[in-house]
Parts: sequence; structure tokens; C-alpha cells
Amino acid sequence: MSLNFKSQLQNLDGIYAALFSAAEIIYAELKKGAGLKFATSSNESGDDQIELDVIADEAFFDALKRDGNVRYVVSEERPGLNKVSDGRYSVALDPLDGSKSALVGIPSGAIFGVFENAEVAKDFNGKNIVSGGFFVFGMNLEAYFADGDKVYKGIFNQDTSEWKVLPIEGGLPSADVLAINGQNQMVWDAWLQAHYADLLDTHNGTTKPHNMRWYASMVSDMKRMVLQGGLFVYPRANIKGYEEGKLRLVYEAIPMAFLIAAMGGSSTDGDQSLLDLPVETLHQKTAVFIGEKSKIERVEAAKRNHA
Ligand SMILES: O=P(O)(O)OC[C@H]1O[C@](O)(COP(=O)(O)O)[C@@H](O)[C@@H]1O
Ligand SMILES: [Mg+2]
Repeated sequence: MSLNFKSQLQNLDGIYAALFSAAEIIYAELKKGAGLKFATSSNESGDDQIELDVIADEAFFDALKRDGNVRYVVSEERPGLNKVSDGRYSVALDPLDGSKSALVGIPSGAIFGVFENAEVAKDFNGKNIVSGGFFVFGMNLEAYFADGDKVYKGIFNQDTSEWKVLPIEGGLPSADVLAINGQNQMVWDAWLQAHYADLLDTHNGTTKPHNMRWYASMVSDMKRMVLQGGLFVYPRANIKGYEEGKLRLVYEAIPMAFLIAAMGGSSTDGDQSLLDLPVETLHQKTAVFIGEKSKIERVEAAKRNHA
């Protein structure tokens, strides 16, 4: 592999090299069709795993443990903090996001966040993240990430094994596109039911309602967001298992919120930015709203003003 990228942050290049090389391994396995069946195991959170979940977790872990700047690795697939060295950075991972979608050929990917000086779970918060983003395992192997305040897109050339990483300029685009799974809408909070209806309302035919897109693969929905704009939502619902939504704060919500914030967008759990939320446990879930600033302001106002 060859990676033409230099971080603006100190001692982060080895971590990027590890992440990008692991992504190559996972993508190669996926293309072979390896691991695309349910495993006999489940992960830390009790989710069913496919075999590629385990392959992906091991690929990232093996690559990161060779870098002396990695202190801890946190993974959706592992229980706690996994100590690597006394380095300055810790890496939180969803090693295979969208695994159930991968089973039917929809692009999956991996999500990563790099946190500074983390020692306990609560340190994996939006104040300490210095790099965050995701890989997409689709038609191509791609990366979208924020290195500090700068945002990049990387594409892997499968013939030469070279990554080409280029800055993304111009901020977050704008589009009236809503990515949401409406399955639980009967048991969403009342304010969200009202706001959802408002986003889809034609306002007597004078305004085009939001268009709907849902891959059930966060990396794919967020790739659309980075390239076209919009609003991504995974809300909480008043039903067992969804009381705090589905997505994980540390290795799904915060890295994505960090990337979109670096592009000029924002995020909320309904009340406050995902980057300001206190972290209590490594695997905690949160309601997630990420997207254009004006759309996030509308979400928070809808909740605040709901009678
Ligand atoms: O199946 P649902 O409720 O539509 O959930 C889809 C969401 O779950 C996820 O697949 C996360 O789960 P995994 O990381 O276990 O694959 C997200 O990528 C996606 O946004
Ligand atoms: Mg995930």
C-alpha cells in the first residue's frame, strides 16, 4: 500500500497508515465474498455478528497494535479498553458498519475516531477527538475523514495499490434529503413525529418535501451527506431496545459528528451537540441527528417548542 497523506497533527501518520492498510485487507476479503454469513458469536452488545465483523475487528487491531502512538483501541466487537502502548492517541472503531447490508451487496464500511489523552471511557468524548471519519467498501474503497479541522476524501486504486487522498473543499453541500428508518415512527417521541410530518409536508403544494434515502448502512448514508448534504437521523423510540436509539456514541455518532462539523454542519441528540454529550460507557447508545446546521437547528427547535 502507498498513502500520499500527511496529517497536520503530530504522530498521527502511523495510525492513518494502520487504518488504511486494515481497510484494504477487509475490502479484499469482502470482494472475495469472505465472511458474508452469520457467525455463531455475538458481540459485546449482544448483536448478531457476521464472520466479516470478526475479520474486520482483527484486521484493525493487528495493524494498530504495531504503532507506538496508540494507547487504547476500542471496538464495537470488544468489551472494554484494549491497551496497546503508552502513546498519546486512542482509536475507537466500528470495524464493519452496515454488516447486514453487506450481506445483500449494499456498501458497508468502517468508522473510526482518534481521541487524545484518553484514559477512561468518559474521555472518549467530542472534546478529545482529533480525527474521525469512515471507509466505504463499495464499488471502490474510499475514505472520508476530518484530520483536525481539515476534511479529505481518499480513493484506493486497486491496480496500483495506491491511495489518492485529496482535500474536500467548499463545506457541506445542501439538499433536502432525509435519511431515516421510519419503522418505529408509531413509538417515536411526539415532537419527532410532528417534525417528521413537517419535513415531508408539501405545505399546500408550494414546497417540495424532503426526499427519503435509507441504506441501513450509516457509512453509505453519510457518504451521500458528505457529497450532497441533507439530514441523517437515528432517533430513540419508546420500545424495548431503542430507548436510546441504536447507534453508538463513541465509535459511530461522535466520529461522524466530528467530520460533519469540520465541513460546517452540526449534530444533536435532540438537545445538545453530539460533540458535547457526556460519555459514560464505551458502548452507550444515543439518538443521532447529523447534517446541515439549519436542519439541526430545526430539529432542536421542534423538540424545544413542542407543546
Ligand atoms: O436496521 P436499521 O434499524 O435500519 O439500522 C441501520 C443502522 O444500523 C447500522 O447498520 C449499524 O449497525 P452495525 O454497525 O451493527 O452494522 C447503521 O449502519 C445503520 O444506520
Ligand atoms: Mg455501525
